Amino acid sequence: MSKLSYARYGKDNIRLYKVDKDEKTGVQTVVEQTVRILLEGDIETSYTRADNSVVVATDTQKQTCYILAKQNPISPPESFAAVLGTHFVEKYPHIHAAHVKIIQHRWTRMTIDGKPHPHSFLRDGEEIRVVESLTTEGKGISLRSKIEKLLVLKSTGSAFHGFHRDEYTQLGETWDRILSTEVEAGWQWKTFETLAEAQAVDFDAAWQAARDITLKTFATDVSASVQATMYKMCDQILAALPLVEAVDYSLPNKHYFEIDLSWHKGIKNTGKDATVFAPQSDPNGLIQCTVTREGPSAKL
Ligand SMILES: O=c1[nH]c(=O)c2[nH]c(=O)[nH]c2[nH]1
Repeated sequence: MSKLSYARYGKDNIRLYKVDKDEKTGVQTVVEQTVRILLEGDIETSYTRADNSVVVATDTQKQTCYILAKQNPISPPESFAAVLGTHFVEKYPHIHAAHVKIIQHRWTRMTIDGKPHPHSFLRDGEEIRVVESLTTEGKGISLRSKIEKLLVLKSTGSAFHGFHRDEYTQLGETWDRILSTEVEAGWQWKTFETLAEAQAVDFDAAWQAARDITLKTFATDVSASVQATMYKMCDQILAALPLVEAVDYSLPNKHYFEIDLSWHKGIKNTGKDATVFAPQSDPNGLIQCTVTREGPSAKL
């Protein structure tokens, strides 16, 4: 005897582009996303008995995504994820939960001759804005917003000393090092009971605040370690966003090694004389944390 213990299905990699045209000013605004929809519910028989009557085809899910994108704003992505999830759970009585993931790609307006261009954009980096949502029948909407692939580096203002030492330790202490990471930061919102409640939130302002705090703290903190700097980021984001219950970071420590060049005519390239470094692709440190609030969680 066997038992189906996990079943979700849906459409992944739905690529979506929407343009908003302001007829008065001629200014156009574009959004590009990659959407994943996964549904859960009374769908076991489609696996165990080839019963397709319970299957909302993944093609239907894709078509729905396009239609809802036409009928609703798709930005902020948190709001569109909530629209999509709510649709599937409300439309189909046997679908009880919808997982929606949206990746929003960067299209940043070009500045031409010092002025924002009305309809031209550039991909200024691989950074993405991500939303992971779960809409559950009778249990509301869970949203997690993320920044991913935001590559940063500071050439000084970072130290690492005082760490545990034993017979396995080779690393020297440093009071001045290069610090570089690819930021993956997430913030979990309180559960929204209704779509309207979720849509009342200014998710764009929250994303901007989280990003600004990340960059400002990275740049200005005299870093004792990745751990200490990321905790400061989490703490400030929780303070800035009252509806957020938890903030998490996952930061690779992308190492830059000093190169000893003394073998060549005694060139000084270590310690305070180090200017040429060898960037390392692997292995890398990986430092993670989640920070939550003490006391009761935020209420709308
Ligand atoms: O900020 C750091 N945290 C660590 O835990 C660590 N470990 C290491 O080798 N270098 C660093 N740097």
